[in-house]
Amino acid sequence: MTKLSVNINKIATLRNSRGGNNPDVVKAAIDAQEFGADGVTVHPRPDERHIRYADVRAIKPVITTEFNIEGNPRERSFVDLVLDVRPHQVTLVPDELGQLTSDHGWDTRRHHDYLRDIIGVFKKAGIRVSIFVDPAIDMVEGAADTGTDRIELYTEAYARGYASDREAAVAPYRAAAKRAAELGLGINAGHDLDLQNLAFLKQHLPQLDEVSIGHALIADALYLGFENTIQLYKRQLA
Ligand SMILES: CC(=O)[C@@H](O)[C@H](O)COP(=O)(O)O
Ligand SMILES: NCC(=O)COP(=O)(O)O
Repeated sequence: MTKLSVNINKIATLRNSRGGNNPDVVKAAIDAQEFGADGVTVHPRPDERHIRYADVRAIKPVITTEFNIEGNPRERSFVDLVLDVRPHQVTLVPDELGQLTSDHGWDTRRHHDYLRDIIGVFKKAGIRVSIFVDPAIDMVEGAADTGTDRIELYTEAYARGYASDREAAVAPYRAAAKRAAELGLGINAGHDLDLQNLAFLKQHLPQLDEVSIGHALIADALYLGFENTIQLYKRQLA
């Protein structure tokens, strides 16, 4: 079964746009789980453009499924937050300050020693580690050498190519997932997944443990309702 972790970054974006606490991200986390999400994902960035560090601490006590915190461990404050909150999973993403959004995976060869060491810190704390990688065999093999529990395949290229040639778009992901499974890595996927492209990815990646979806899901929920939308996304994974 492939789990759906709902990323609620963009609910925090709406809240922050006016100040105050509407919409309430803690309520959103509670409701997402009640509506069928298998997990909640947040990505607290150093500029706190959406999810704030305080939100992460407030959400942890209401988690009844799985909590996944994404971020760049080069930020010491991020490492301290994760070790203090102790989510089920931390997903390490190599985002630089000022990026509009996540747009690349780790170079697992070039940063092998750094990743191996920081992954060891989180694993020693009993936190499952996933690292964000592009669908490249060499990067997947490099990830296995770091001791990570899982990889998260960065699916923006798949989403971009899906409409014009979905077979070509999914091919690198199918190969990367096959190699990851051979190496004993868990397989997550995320970024720009939506109601149009999710089922085809799942069909071609039978090993997929979890998808984390935020932007498109929250946008869909504006028209279709939060509960209905979560159910629609879950149906794509059945
Ligand atoms: C790592 C990834 O691809 C996304 O989870 C990321 O969290 C999106 O960040 P924004 O919501 O800030 O675009
Ligand atoms: N790791 C991907 C994620 O959490 C959400 O990405 P997106 O659906 O907002 O593009």
